[in-house]
Amino acid sequence: MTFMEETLAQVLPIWDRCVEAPFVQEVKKGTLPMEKFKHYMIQDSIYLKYYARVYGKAIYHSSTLKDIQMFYSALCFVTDTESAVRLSYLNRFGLTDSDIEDIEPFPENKNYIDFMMDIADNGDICEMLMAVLPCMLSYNYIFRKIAAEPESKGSIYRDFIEDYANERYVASCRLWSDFADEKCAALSDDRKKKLAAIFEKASLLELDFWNMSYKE
Ligand SMILES: Cc1ncc(CN)c(N)n1
Repeated sequence: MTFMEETLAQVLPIWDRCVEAPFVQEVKKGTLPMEKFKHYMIQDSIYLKYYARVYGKAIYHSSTLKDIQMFYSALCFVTDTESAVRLSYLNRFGLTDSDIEDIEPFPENKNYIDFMMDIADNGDICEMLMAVLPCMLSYNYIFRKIAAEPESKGSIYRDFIEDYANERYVASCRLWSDFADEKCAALSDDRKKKLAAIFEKASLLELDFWNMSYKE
């Protein structure tokens, strides 16, 4: 098994809990009240700004052009591709990214942001990778499962589901897992253990984010 295969196997039970989270289940059925989705989108917009900053830090600390290009491509994805559906929802709610600037993150969101920023400040490239990858890969895992269920076909949130379930996103996730394997393959077992723990912690923070979004 590769490092990423082992690490993914360790977090799948957490990601399955994300699939079962009431917020995700109601998105699937299209029964989630739009007001809850609005709060999620606002909190997610705050989160994604910090998420993008971690990539900025990773670019700064990259020593090869290939690494810079990889992190840059992910940064573009977050700020352009992923932003398209998010911005269309914000627009429907009468909001723009500028309106988000003055809104405070909820505590669970702040925890996740603090965790990422701490690793961006003090960690190396591999640690940064482990902190950001569950965000990308867990959404793919969750929404591939959701998109495959017949109940999701008529969901009013179908565009959102598709954004994370489409083949292009699947291909990017595969590329990113391979990249992480490349970067981490030669590390000692102790280092790998520490990296897997960061990946697991980020996955738990993802679960908290889903539960927060339902609660608020
Ligand atoms: C909190 C969170 N996690 C993951 C994703 C998917 N990139 C997201 N938009 N927001």
